[in-house]
Amino acid sequence: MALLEISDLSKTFGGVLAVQNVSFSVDQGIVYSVIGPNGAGKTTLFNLITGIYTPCDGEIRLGGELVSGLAPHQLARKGMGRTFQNLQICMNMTAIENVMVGGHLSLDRNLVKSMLRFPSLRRADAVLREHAAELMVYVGLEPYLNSEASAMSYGALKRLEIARALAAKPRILFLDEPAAGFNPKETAEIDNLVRKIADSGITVVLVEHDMKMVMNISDRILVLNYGRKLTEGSARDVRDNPEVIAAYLGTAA
Ligand SMILES: Nc1ncnc2c1ncn2[C@@H]1O[C@H](COP(=O)(O)OP(=O)(O)OP(=O)(O)O)[C@@H](O)[C@H]1O
Repeated sequence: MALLEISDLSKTFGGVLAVQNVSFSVDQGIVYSVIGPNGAGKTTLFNLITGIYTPCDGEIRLGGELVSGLAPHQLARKGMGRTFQNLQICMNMTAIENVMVGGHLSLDRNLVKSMLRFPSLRRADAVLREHAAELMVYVGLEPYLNSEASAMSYGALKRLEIARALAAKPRILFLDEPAAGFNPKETAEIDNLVRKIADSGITVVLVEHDMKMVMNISDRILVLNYGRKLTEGSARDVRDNPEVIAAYLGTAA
């Protein structure tokens, strides 16, 4: 059974058919990319799956469980993590505190209660802090372990967002343009990180405009055009598909 199953998902805004009858499924532990020309419906699809928008029609199943219509925090508790196209980092906090915020989600409530009741709040804080530090090292942010978020470069902040999402222990991680604004070296580093995350068993779904990155790291690719599924397949299938080439060139196939 696929980890994520999307059936006939649709969303309209006024008269705009942003996503129309889109179906696909994502197996566990793969890198699955969603591409398409500007306005194709990629962000709307992400927002539907991660609970920011409510679908007009269709179903979303995570691990076989129907989750369409749940709020983002409920989905997060079920193992759905995400990063955003525009950074959502608290700049008045330290880097590690930002990651700890993500970790609060994953703490078992009974564990939190017992920690609060018994020795002190400090122990819960220490556990979160230690895990957050491990994640910062994992995503390549060791030099920033004692930094303020505001002192970090854009590239480092994008990694920090990934660390924060990982702190919630997701089963599936949605990355919205993880390489946006990156130079080729930074993009290659993010490639490696995404692959490492997927190889650890966490499924990665991403929207990305950098075609080189998409073709490099994706196990499967979904192509949207005018809100519809144009095709789905391996990097080679997609690259060689004349309809995809035509959609990107803005001509009829
Ligand atoms: N909140 C909204 N209200 C009205 N129309 C919207 C809204 N969000 C998206 N749309 C429209 O839905 C369509 C799909 O937009 P969407 O942002 O999902 O595409 P996209 O593939 O992510 O584009 P881009 O690559 O430019 O980010 C577009 O025609 C867009 O104008």
